Amino acid sequence: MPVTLHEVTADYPGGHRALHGISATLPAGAVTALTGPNGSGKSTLLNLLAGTLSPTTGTISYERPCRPAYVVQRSAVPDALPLTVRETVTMGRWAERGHWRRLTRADRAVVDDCLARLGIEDLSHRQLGDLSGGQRQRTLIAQALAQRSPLLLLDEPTAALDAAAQRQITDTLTRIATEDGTTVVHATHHPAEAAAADHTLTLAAGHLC
Ligand SMILES: Nc1ncnc2c1ncn2[C@@H]1O[C@H](COP(=O)(O)OP(=O)(O)OP(=O)(O)O)[C@@H](O)[C@H]1O
Repeated sequence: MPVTLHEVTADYPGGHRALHGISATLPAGAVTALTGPNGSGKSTLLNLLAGTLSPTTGTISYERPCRPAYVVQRSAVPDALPLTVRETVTMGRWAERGHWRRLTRADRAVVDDCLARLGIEDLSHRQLGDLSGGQRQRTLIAQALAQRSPLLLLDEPTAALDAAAQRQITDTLTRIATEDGTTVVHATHHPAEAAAADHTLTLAAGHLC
């Protein structure tokens, strides 16, 4: 599902303008990398796409109504959440099911599939807080994948990971885009990850370069 931004600006309370007149198309079935220095507006753009922030002016058009899946920056998720890997991934089904409803066999099959695709089936009974950074990040991506959203957003999914874990996640994002037709958008500071993406949008001080 392609997403189109037209002349989008975004402001924070106090009048700070974080994005200026952004126009771009994020293609379906492809990975788009958002790059740029600290404070250039990458997270702000992801928040706009996720719908947690509204543009001040301009429009964001989705081909059809959708609830994006969003893997927020690692620092925003407490390390010691008392959840197993499987419970964490299962929470991805709540978006569709509502957490007051029993999960169906189909929901459990989606969770199994997401655990397998991220290679974390063997970790399913481990506590989130006991995992390595790379294992934890794969769990959070599996949770997002379990939402079965056509739009997957990730804010620096490989921050603080070693080169092997980075590569594993980069490869996984490519597979999600090509195999599922998902529109994948991720912010990154790693040149290798940006190079592996199908498209790159580079921001500087809130402007598209
Ligand atoms: N909640 C907020 N209130 C006010 N200003 C904010 C808020 N969040 C971000 N900003 C400002 O908006 C600008 C863009 O920030 P943003 O977090 O989008 O950048 P970024 O490119 O994601 O940075 P980083 O690489 O450090 O994560 C910065 O000048 C930042 O200070």
